[in-house]
Amino acid sequence: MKILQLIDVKVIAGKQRLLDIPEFSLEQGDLVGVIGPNGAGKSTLLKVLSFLQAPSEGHVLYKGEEKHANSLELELRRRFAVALQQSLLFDASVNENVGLGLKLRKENKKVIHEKVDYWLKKFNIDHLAIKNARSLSGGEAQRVNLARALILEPEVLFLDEPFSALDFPTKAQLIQDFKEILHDTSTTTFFVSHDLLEIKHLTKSLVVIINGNVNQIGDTKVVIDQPNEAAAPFLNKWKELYTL
Ligand SMILES: Nc1ncnc2c1ncn2[C@@H]1O[C@H](COP(=O)(O)OP(=O)(O)OP(=O)(O)O)[C@@H](O)[C@H]1O
Repeated sequence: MKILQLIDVKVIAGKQRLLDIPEFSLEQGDLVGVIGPNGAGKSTLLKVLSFLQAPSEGHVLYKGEEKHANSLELELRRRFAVALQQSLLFDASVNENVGLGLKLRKENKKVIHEKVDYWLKKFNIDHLAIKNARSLSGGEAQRVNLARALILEPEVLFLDEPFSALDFPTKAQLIQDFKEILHDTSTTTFFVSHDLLEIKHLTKSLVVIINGNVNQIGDTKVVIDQPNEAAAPFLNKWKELYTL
């Protein structure tokens, strides 16, 4: 089932066309990676698809019905969670940070407590529960950030470079843990990344964006192994790097 769909979407800023997408769909259960050079339009696509930004032209559909970023019902907005590169944790304990979304939804205290406990364990950060979130390392903070998004049991999880600030061993461990979590929860995920290694480990399908256009789309392994002419220079650079 199509959860989200873009039809004839364009994002234009001044004379620049940042995004031009005739059709794009996110199906239930998809684990989609989005890769492309700097400034290609990856984050813009994420913002339009998650209703954080209205397109200049075109239609954004939720389960076949057109919806608008500027007048989206709160109930619908709450079905989407977004985690960005900067974890933006607030000055309170890890417990409070992870439970905040549920508190705002007026969830019962006991339920919040149980769910926070569950997600801290899932992300292996239960030992940090009472620590101030602002005093965490980058890797710890990103685990809190992801737990904070997943505790809301979103219908779609949007991730914009959530691992890019982490050192390699921290990143590798978190990707492994996160992969298991996504597998267990079957959360529909839209994942913007610069890193082919992350994409390879975490996604089932891959979208290559170049100059605001969807240049290639398909099974992740197939796109990486057989990039088309326009995607090849970009993807092959990564492949060279990984075979060093
Ligand atoms: N509000 C805006 N006004 C004008 N230009 C913008 C605006 N937001 C983004 N851009 C431009 O749109 C283009 C696409 O930006 P976007 O952030 O979507 O790219 P990206 O693929 O995510 O890039 P990166 O990999 O560097 O994060 C860039 O050229 C950027 O400078």
